[in-house]
Amino acid sequence: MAEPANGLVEVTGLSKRFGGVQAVHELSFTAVPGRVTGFLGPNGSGKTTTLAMVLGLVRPDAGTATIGGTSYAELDRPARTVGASLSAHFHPAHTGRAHLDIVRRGIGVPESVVADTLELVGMTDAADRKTGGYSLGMRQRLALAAALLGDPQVILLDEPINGLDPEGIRWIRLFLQHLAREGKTVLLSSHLLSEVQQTVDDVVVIRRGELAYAGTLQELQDTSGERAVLVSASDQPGLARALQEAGAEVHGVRGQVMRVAGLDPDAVGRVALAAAIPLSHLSVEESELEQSFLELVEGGAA
Ligand SMILES: Nc1ncnc2c1ncn2[C@@H]1O[C@H](COP(=O)(O)OP(=O)(O)OP(=O)(O)O)[C@@H](O)[C@H]1O
Repeated sequence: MAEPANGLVEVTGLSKRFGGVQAVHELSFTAVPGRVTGFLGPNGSGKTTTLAMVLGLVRPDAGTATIGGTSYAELDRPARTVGASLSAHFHPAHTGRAHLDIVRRGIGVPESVVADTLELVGMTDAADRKTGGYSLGMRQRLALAAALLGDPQVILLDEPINGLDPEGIRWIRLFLQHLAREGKTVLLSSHLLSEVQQTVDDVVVIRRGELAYAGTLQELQDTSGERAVLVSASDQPGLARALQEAGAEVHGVRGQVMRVAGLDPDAVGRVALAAAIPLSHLSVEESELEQSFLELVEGGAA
């Protein structure tokens, strides 16, 4: 038994076959402390199987998965080191509080931690209702609470954002980023890059159980080509002229939103300010990044 040296999650050459299905094949990647890592791939690409191997729930055919250099099975106090949620399903007749109480007994943390953790995930008011009546967002929060009970250094979450409403997505994004800023390792899976794009620092993409990409989100964005700026203004023709004079290519002047290529969002804002034209919308087009993600998972270049 060992204490992990740190919260580094390291997957090396991991493979798993179920009958005729090669679920994971020679997969290697890391998730580092202090960052949120998105583990991305389409349905059936091997994400859950990989997380289950990191947690010692599925035995790999080959390769290793370690936390701070130690395999899960050899961790001294596993639930204090790694908190995980592989599904947001609970006994429907148990209340949220009862569910957390069972988990906390299993991992040996004091009773008071349950109320604190319910508060942390915003579930105090719903804690004494049966989980069978919970919305998906409430179930996701309860699953997160269960993962956090042991105050672990590493948090592994399978599809924690799936099905959340915009408010829930914003909440979990800020929450997970806060955990990372505290120095924790956060690894979350998703089948949609767009779903986690604003949450993650690093990205690991798998395709049919194999690594398709590992790097920072920024690097993936940089290789995805230039992203156009989308902008609306009270005087679109006037703004379009000013942007063109600043060297930009402008499309859709008569539409609701103009698409501006060749300038970054800061520069577009400065041009509008200099031209004294108020903006009603300014955003960065995201389709290029989603497109390169789709190419990665559909078999494009790694
Ligand atoms: N216990 C099992 N027995 C047989 N096949 C399995 C088992 N677990 C997973 N598989 C298969 O392995 C492949 C990878 O599944 P896995 O659940 O790991 O993918 P995933 O990326 O998590 O997908 P999803 O997002 O749909 O959950 C799939 O083809 C799946 O059917």
